[in-house]
Amino acid sequence: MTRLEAHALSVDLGNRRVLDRVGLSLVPGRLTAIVGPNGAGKTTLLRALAGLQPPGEGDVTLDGVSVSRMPATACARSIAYLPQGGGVAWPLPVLSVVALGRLPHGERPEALSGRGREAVETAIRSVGLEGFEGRPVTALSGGERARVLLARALATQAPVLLADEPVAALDPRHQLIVLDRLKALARDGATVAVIMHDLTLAARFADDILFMQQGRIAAFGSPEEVLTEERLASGFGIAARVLREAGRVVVVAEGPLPRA
Ligand SMILES: Nc1ncnc2c1ncn2[C@@H]1O[C@H](COP(=O)(O)OP(=O)(O)OP(=O)(O)O)[C@@H](O)[C@H]1O
Repeated sequence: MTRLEAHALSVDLGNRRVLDRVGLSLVPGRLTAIVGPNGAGKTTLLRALAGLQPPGEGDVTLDGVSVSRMPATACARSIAYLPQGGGVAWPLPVLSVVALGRLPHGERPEALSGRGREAVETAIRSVGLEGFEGRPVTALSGGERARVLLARALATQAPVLLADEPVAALDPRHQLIVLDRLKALARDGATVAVIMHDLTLAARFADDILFMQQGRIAAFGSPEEVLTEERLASGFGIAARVLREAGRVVVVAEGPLPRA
């Protein structure tokens, strides 16, 4: 079991309360999509869950152990974190960047174990980057680079994966490939949480949707429960139609509502 929990978690940045007494439990086997308007606190929540943002109040625990008390390498082995729009400044080959995902296991990119090499190769395949291994990451497109960084997170083989907008820069085919992979990871027992802005994709792949608004959890539940026309109006300030197509939730955004 790898249960990642936030207990009355609050974070202040500058003089602002960005997370306000957030309580949640992410459990193995489920993919949770975190949605909400810009500035709602999604990235801050994900960073706090990964142990990268110290809580002002409250705590984050992994199987009951406070992540702030875990040694950094143990935390990195247990929780893979993909930052939003991450870049790589050096012209390292794709293979070396993905192999950095093995560092928490004490495996250096130039001296991978058999298991480490297999994890790196599987990660590269799972994001459709076969043939890119020798290319410098600085000479890739934005979407290709985003897939390299996701592969690095996958290569860690951590039981928890937290990804901040992993498909935002990807074309539709690679969005589906990557989300299928993340869903399969969850089905295999990982705890997966992903920040997304595409609500139709979120509804299609997520088991649970966590809707954040102004530093709080406005709703948590199945896509059908959470993605209602009323909540899209109050949460995003948009008029939207929520359709059911072949058993799936499809969100059609019609336009912004006038500010109340
Ligand atoms: N270092 C900082 N100092 C002060 N305020 C910050 C800092 N970082 C973020 N904030 C503020 O905290 C709030 C939450 O930011 P966060 O990045 O968590 O939002 P988000 O929901 O991920 O947004 P987006 O959808 O735009 O990525 C925002 O209002 C932001 O302006």
